[in-house]
Amino acid sequence: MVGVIGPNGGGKSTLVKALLGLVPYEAGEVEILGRKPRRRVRRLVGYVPQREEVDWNFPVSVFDVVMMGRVPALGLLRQPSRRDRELVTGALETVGMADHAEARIGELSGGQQQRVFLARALAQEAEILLLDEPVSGVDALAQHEIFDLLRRLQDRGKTVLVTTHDLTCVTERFNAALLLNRRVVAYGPPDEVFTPELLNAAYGSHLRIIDVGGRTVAIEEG
Ligand SMILES: Nc1ncnc2c1ncn2[C@@H]1O[C@H](COP(=O)(O)OP(=O)(O)OP(=O)(O)O)[C@@H](O)[C@H]1O
Repeated sequence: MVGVIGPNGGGKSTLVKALLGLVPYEAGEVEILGRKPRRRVRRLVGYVPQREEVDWNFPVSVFDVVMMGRVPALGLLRQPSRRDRELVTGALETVGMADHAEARIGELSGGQQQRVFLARALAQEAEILLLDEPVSGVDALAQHEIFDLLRRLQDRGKTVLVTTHDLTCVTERFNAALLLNRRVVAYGPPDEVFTPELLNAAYGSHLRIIDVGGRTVAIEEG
């Protein structure tokens, strides 16, 4: 579980989109599980976009949203098979949304919507899950549920990469932190990345760093 952190405009979303092949890159290379990101390999990467990138008024059911995860394997025209339906149902059960399969996506709470998009990635049989600010605008309880779910998925062998502004959460729950400001400032265990020097290098004056009982706490400002 990797938390991608850094100031506004630091390139967190851009990194995720470059990994997905949604934006071009001028330098560097993307490898997924050690391979060039051709279509077959990209299928192993599931994406949960930022909430504001989704049209929540689109009249589509939860089941149909999750079925979209099968499109890369199915193509647009082929009818879903029994296995596709089973994968969708299984993914909805994993994220605790099976009872809402027939609901419209727009009717759900923010946390539930995030879990449905996570189910879409699971139905795709993705091994790597990329989530762009999954807990922004989601209440505290739902945030816990999402992070607990991500932890369970990690225990099942998934790689989870999450962009977030919640630095405390990264120190408490993630194996690694990727500190980004246009370039990688630091990458490693959160304890090693969350030093005043490295955080200052990435955030400059936008971050107030305080020491609470020997622990570094960072508060993002503006
Ligand atoms: N390494 C980079 N090369 C070129 N453009 C970049 C790079 N990093 C960021 N940008 C540009 O900066 C802008 C903001 O980047 P992005 O939205 O990815 O930042 P972010 O860290 O996700 O910010 P926020 O926390 O506000 O969501 C984008 O227009 C993007 O094109």
